[in-house]
Amino acid sequence: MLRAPNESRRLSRRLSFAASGRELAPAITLRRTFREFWPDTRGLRRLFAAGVVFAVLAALCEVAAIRLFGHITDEVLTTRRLEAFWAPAFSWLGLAAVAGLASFAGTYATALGAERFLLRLRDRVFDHLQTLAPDYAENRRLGDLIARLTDDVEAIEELVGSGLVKAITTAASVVFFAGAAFLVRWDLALVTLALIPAFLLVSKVFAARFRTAAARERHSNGAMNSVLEEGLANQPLVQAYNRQRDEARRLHREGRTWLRANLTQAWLSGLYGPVVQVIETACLIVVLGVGAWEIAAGRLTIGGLLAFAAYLALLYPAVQGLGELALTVSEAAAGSDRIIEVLRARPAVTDAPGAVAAAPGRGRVEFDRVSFAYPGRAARPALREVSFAAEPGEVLVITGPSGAGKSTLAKLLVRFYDPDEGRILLDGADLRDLTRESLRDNVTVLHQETLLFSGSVRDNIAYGRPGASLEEVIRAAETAGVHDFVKLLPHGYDTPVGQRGRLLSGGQRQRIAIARAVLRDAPVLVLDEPMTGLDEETAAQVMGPLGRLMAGRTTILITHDLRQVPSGARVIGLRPVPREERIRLKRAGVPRLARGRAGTDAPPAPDVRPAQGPGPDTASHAARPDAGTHAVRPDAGAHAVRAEPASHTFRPVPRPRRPLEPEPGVTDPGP
Ligand SMILES: Nc1ncnc2c1ncn2[C@@H]1O[C@H](COP(=O)(O)OP(=O)(O)OP(=O)(O)O)[C@@H](O)[C@H]1O
Repeated sequence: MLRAPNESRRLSRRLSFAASGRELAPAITLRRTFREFWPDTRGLRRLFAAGVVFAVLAALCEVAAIRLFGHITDEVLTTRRLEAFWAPAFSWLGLAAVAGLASFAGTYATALGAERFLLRLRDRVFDHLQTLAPDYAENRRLGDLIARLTDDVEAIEELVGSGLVKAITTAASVVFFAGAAFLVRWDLALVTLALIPAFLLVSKVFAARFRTAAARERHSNGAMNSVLEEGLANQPLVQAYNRQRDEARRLHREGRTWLRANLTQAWLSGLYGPVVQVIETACLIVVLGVGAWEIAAGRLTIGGLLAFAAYLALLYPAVQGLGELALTVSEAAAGSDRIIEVLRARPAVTDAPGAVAAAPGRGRVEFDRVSFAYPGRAARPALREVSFAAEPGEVLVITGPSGAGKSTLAKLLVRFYDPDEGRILLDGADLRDLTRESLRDNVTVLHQETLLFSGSVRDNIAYGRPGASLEEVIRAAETAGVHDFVKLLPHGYDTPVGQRGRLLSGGQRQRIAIARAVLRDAPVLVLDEPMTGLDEETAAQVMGPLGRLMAGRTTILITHDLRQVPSGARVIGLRPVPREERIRLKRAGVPRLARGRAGTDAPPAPDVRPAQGPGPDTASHAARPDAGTHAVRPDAGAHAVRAEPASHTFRPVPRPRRPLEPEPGVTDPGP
């Protein structure tokens, strides 16, 4: 309870701020919450029903036990007839045993349903998140997303699952205890029940505030988790830059916001209890006063009065429980708001109704006048009329300045997004006509940042092909030049790689990723800046394995470092559209791309030009003279990228036949 007036004023200010609902998501109705999440209880409803039945049975046993207590008071205690004691006493004991068993069974059945519901809902939200482009999670704070998948999911369960059981059993208890009280003395019961609306009014007043406070608590809990997650994940940066105190302050700041939100909740629930208790005490005093009067007049026995008081003692907490349900509803509404927001996010790309699996092919890739703008960045397209083709077995290098759209090409090729205009073809089939799963089976992307899970070396390599045997993992590791260093690790292939592979060096991580790609054995390979973060020497070590990985596949190598261009590769350059051309574009209007909110920080759209590189002439497919007025040009203009002589050269070798075999004759070409 709060006693200091200053503190009390501060808290009520916070409360009124919270109640104003600023910064908070719009409220969601109870009906909408049930409509969204009730289907998730399918198959569990019997458990919840069992929970209700057993809880009701326990309540009935309590009603009967109180009746026996009244009987013992009137027939044994008042009359002092001991022989009348045993029969009701044993019945009471029997009822207590049945009530105990029923209570246990009800609690267990409800918990079973609740846990399964949680599992199901969390899986559902996570599955949905997996259908969204990776950018969805990357553009949000990870800690907040995790809070949604944990705390918010639990809050929903407390309403739709166990909360519903509690509501029904509490309502049933109210009916039983009130009914029993009526049977004892209906007129006295009427007087006391008249005070029940006071309970409900208090609950209503509190629930509205509690709901806003709960939404604030959810919000700040997510923010605090984010700071924790970021601080721990970036510890090397934090410590190397001596920013520990800043991170601690950041956490403290978020922690204080969370504390305030929690205090508001504590203040509300702390105040709610005493207010209800005062009403309850008033009722009991009325009952005792009227009861004493009635006993004196001979219209009520002592046993009757005690039983009546006992029913009231059980009835009021049940009514209070009903009121508290309103608080549970408030909390769940705040959580379901945030979960529904995730579930309403639509994937940028879905399988077309008639989509077919990609036929096994050689992996020819063609971009045909592809234009694309990220959602909400229509005014600053990332790609404009990009055309090129990568033939099976060839290495096509795509180069260009930072922000030119190189990585975007990779995202389009695995259909994280679809082009706004133009099409992308795999072995002649438009990607939009293929199922995403089969498409992605045909394309392996090696990302700029090596992505590893915290399992063992073996787990990380086998991720490329689930169910791969140890022999297959080792063969892939040998091809990728991983085997030699893995042999020296304390537990060989079972050695944990640490969080995101941090127990390994950058080069080792990259080679494990290469082994994973080797095992996957897809005909199309996209390497997005594969040497990022590696020094010259390590890059040289990775080149041999990369060369073996590229062998016999359609390889699209994205790099801005032309020293990494393999010998015999064809090079095309992406470059931003020159300023005067952009102005002309703007004047001409951008019909299909010009939708959505304008972005402000995206660089101008690039176009594609063939660059003079070590490979064959690219003009015939990489650049099309007829591709419109602005984007694609056959001539290498002032901004065209030229391929510099490679300092490290890849030597693509023939593609290994399945099952994967190490190639004894292949050695790292070195720098
Ligand atoms: N998820 C996204 N949402 C909005 N805009 C994005 C997103 N990802 C990239 N962009 C923008 O699209 C443009 C092209 O980005 P992209 O990552 O393809 O460039 P890049 O050529 O690969 O650059 P770098 O060489 O630096 O990796 C950039 O202006 C970038 O800001």
